Amino acid sequence: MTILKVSRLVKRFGGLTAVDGVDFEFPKGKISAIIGPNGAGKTTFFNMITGIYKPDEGAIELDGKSIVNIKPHQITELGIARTFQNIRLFGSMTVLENVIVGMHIHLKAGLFGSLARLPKVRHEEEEAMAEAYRLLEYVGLEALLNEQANSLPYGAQRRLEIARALAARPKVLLLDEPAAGMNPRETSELIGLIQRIQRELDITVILIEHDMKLVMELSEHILVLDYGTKIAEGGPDEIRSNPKVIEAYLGKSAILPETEKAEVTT
Ligand SMILES: Nc1ncnc2c1ncn2[C@@H]1O[C@H](COP(=O)(O)OP(=O)(O)OP(=O)(O)O)[C@@H](O)[C@H]1O
Repeated sequence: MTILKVSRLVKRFGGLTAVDGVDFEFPKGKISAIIGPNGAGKTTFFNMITGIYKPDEGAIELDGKSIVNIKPHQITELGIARTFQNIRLFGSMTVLENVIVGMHIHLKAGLFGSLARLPKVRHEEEEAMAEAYRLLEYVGLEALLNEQANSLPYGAQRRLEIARALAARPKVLLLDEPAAGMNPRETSELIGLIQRIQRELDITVILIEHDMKLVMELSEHILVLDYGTKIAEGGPDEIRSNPKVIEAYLGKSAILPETEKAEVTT
């Protein structure tokens, strides 16, 4: 079953076509990946799904309903949450506060209610705190809940971004290079976390990643972009042995030293 479907999707920036007629169906409840060289159009693709960019052509459907022309915060409410390639936390806020911010779409009280300190509001705040704590436990950051976000090590900041995205209670979680800058131990912990999110929380995960070990270990379905076009799609084994993908992207790992092969940077 498909949860998210894009058809003939196009995005142009002036004379450059960043995404050029891409069709793809993301299966519900699975982990999919989008791979390809730098500049292939992966982040632009995410930005269209999340409403940051409006496609020039084509359709995007979540559960069979169009989400083109819908504002980013409404798309979050419909069930799509994301993390960013360059971490975007509120650096001077605490770890806990960052997760509570991610919940705002589900908090009903609003400003007036908060100022008036109504009992109903206090109850809602307590519930939000409890849920934020549970999410921090889930990603393994509960011991750091009162730390300032920008004081956390890099890998922990990436996990905090995931907790904040989960706070929106998404059906689909988009992760833009979640392993970037992580050491091998942090990356294997991240692989475990993403698997738990998919299996235990029943969330569809779509990730952009250059770390091929992570991509091949996690993904059931892979979309390969090159110069904005889809050059291949399929399971990890098909993708690994696809000549077009090897030529455009994966082949580059063959010339890297053994220690760097897991991370194909272009
Ligand atoms: N806002 C923008 N204005 C103009 N050009 C853009 C804009 N955003 C992206 N591009 C261009 O579109 C192309 C695709 O960029 P995009 O960031 O989507 O690639 P990517 O596959 O995510 O690359 P990377 O792996 O480096 O993150 C690039 O040539 C980029 O320079």
